[in-house]
Amino acid sequence: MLHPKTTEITFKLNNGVQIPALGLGTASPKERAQETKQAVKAAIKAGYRHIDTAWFYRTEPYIGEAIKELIEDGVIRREDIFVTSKVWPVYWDNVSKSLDETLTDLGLDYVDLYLQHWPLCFQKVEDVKDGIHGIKGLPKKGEREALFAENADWMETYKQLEKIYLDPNDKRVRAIGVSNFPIEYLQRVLKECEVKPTVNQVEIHPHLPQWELKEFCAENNILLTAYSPLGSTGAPVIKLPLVKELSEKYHMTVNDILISYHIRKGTVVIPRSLNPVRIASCIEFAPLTEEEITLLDNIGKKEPIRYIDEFFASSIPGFTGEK
Ligand SMILES: NC(=O)C1=CN([C@@H]2O[C@H](COP(=O)(O)OP(=O)(O)OC[C@H]3O[C@@H](n4cnc5c(N)ncnc54)[C@H](OP(=O)(O)O)[C@@H]3O)[C@@H](O)[C@H]2O)C=CC1
Ligand SMILES: O=C1O[C@H](CO)[C@@H](O)[C@@H]1O
Repeated sequence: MLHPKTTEITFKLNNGVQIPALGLGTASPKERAQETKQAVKAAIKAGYRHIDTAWFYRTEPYIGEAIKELIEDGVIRREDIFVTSKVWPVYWDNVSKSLDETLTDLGLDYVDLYLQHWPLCFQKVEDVKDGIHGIKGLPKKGEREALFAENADWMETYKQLEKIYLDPNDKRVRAIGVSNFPIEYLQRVLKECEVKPTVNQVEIHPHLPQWELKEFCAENNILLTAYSPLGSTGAPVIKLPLVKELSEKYHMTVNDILISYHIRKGTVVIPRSLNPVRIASCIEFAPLTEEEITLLDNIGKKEPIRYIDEFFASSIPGFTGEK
């Protein structure tokens, strides 16, 4: 049986907008940020139609250059691609400004999906030397203590996203959502807000299957996006013996197996790579069986591993802040 490439599969958000199931992650290491341009060009030429970025990654200007050249060269039109970006907790109370900075860097009039990056509020600390747009991305006291804004509520950020989305004269976002939200926080959003998030972007892979969150989101028509699907830098998840076994069975790369694992479950997935050969060689869809998916899920049900467990996130249920 013939299967589409993973780059060709789309899902529908709860507001009707279509989202490509496979996106390219762009949280490139700071010293390699400029290489993101060639990665985006390679991805789009290989058929990817979704790019995941964020104000915090410092990659938006390079993504913008890539998109501009691809449009100029007639490879794509703006409306052919789906761009996701995120507002970082330093802009918890000024989402509009953050969005404008993102759009300027990307050279775009709108993003397709705009997410609240974390349910946290950081202080704004000026930094002319190393800051993003003159602000420290991670304001800290010492090495591992984040500077949180006083008397601040992360809900304010979502309310501002909602206001932008609902304003009929504001065309800067086609859909809004959240990231790193546990069930308790989603319940609060559903209770206090008018617009349901379309997406919750969280870490998911066989070491961290997040099945309770998946169930809750499915019940509430919120799509999950799997970040760090390979376990982030070093790609530790590809080393699982079962993933290797499945790649041999299906004659596909280990990356294809891990990407297909999410898409089979109805989850968007956004692996990162700066390697153009790898980007182009990981777009096959493996029709994993229910049993194979359960076996992969069971790995993390027994022994969960969270690879992105930021020190600043310890107040969020499910995070320890130990990494
Ligand atoms: N909302 C949030 O809070 C977060 C969102 N994200 C998003 O998710 C994206 C993906 O997650 P991320 O943490 O970046 O990492 P991934 O889990 O996608 O892993 C990326 C790393 O794996 C390497 N890699 C890929 N395939 C192989 C292979 N076959 N062998 C060896 N190494 C391999 C890549 O190297 P190479 O470049 O050489 O291919 C890269 O260093 C991010 O880029 C970002 O867009 C990520 C974290 C948090
Ligand atoms: O998106 C993100 O990327 C970094 C880690 O790679 C994380 O802090 C943030 O949520």
